[in-house]
Amino acid sequence: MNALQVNNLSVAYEEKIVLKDVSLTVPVGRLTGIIGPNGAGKSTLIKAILNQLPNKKGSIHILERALNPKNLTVGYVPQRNAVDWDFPTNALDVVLMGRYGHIGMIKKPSSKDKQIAMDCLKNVGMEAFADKSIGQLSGGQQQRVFLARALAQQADVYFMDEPFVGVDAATERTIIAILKDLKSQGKSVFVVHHDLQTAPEYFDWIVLLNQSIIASGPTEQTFTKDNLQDAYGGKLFFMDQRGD
Ligand SMILES: Nc1ncnc2c1ncn2[C@@H]1O[C@H](COP(=O)(O)OP(=O)(O)OP(=O)(O)O)[C@@H](O)[C@H]1O
Repeated sequence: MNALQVNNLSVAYEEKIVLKDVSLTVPVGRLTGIIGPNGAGKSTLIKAILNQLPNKKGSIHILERALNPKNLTVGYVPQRNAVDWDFPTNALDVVLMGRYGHIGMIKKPSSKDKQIAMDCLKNVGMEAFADKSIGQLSGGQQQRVFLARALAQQADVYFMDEPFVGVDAATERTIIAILKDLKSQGKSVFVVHHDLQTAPEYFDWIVLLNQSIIASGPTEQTFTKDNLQDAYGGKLFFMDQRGD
C-alpha cells in the first residue's frame, strides 16, 4: 500500500508558481526526508498535502484515500515559527489537542485520553513539564511537546516540518529515536530536513525537491551527488569538501 501518492500537483501563491507538476509515490512504513534548498517548496508541499492551501491543481491520496480531514488522522508537527507560543495553555493541554480527532472538539477528554497524553509527554522526556505554560518552555522543549501532541494523535501517517531546527543534539537524538520507533511500528513519517550530512543516516526514502521533483525513492538510489547537484546547483559545498 502507498502512504502517499501525489499526482501532477502544482501550487501558486498569487502569480508565483512554487510547485510545478509534482508527482511522487511513497510506500507505507518509510521514514522519508523531504530535502531541497531554501524556497524549494518543501513546506508548501506539506501544506498542500494537508489540504491547507486552496489554490492547487492535481490530486493527493494518503493511504490510498483522497484527503478528507473527516476520515483520516494525520499527525502534523508544524514549523516552529508557525506556532503562536504566547497562547495561554500548558504543555499537557497542548498534547491533549492531539486527542481531538478521537474525542471530538466538544467532548471532554477522558481519563484514558489524559493518560495517553501523559505517556506521550513521558516518551519525549517532558512529563515533569506537564503543568508548565507553553510560552515558558525553551525552543527544544516546545518542539518536544509538539512532537508529543503528534504522537497522541496515534496516526498512521505523520508530517513534520523541520523538527530539528533550534534543538540541541540530545533533543535531536530523542526525536530521531522516536521517528525510527514510529517506523518500526509500520507508520509512515515525512520530515522536512535541512542537514545533508545526517539525511542518509536518518531516512530510508528521500524526496529531493526544487519546485519540481528532482528524485524520489530509496535513499541509496536517490541521495547521489548528481541528484544533489541538480537540486542545489552551486549551493552544494559539503560533498566536495568530503572529496566525494
Ligand atoms: N503564504 C505565502 N505567500 C506568498 N509566497 C509564499 C508563501 N509561502 C511561501 N511562499 C514562497 O513560496 C516559496 C516556497 O516556500 P516554502 O516555504 O514552501 O519553501 P521551503 O522549501 O520550505 O523553504 P525553506 O527551506 O526556506 O523553509 C518561497 O519562494 C516563498 O517565499
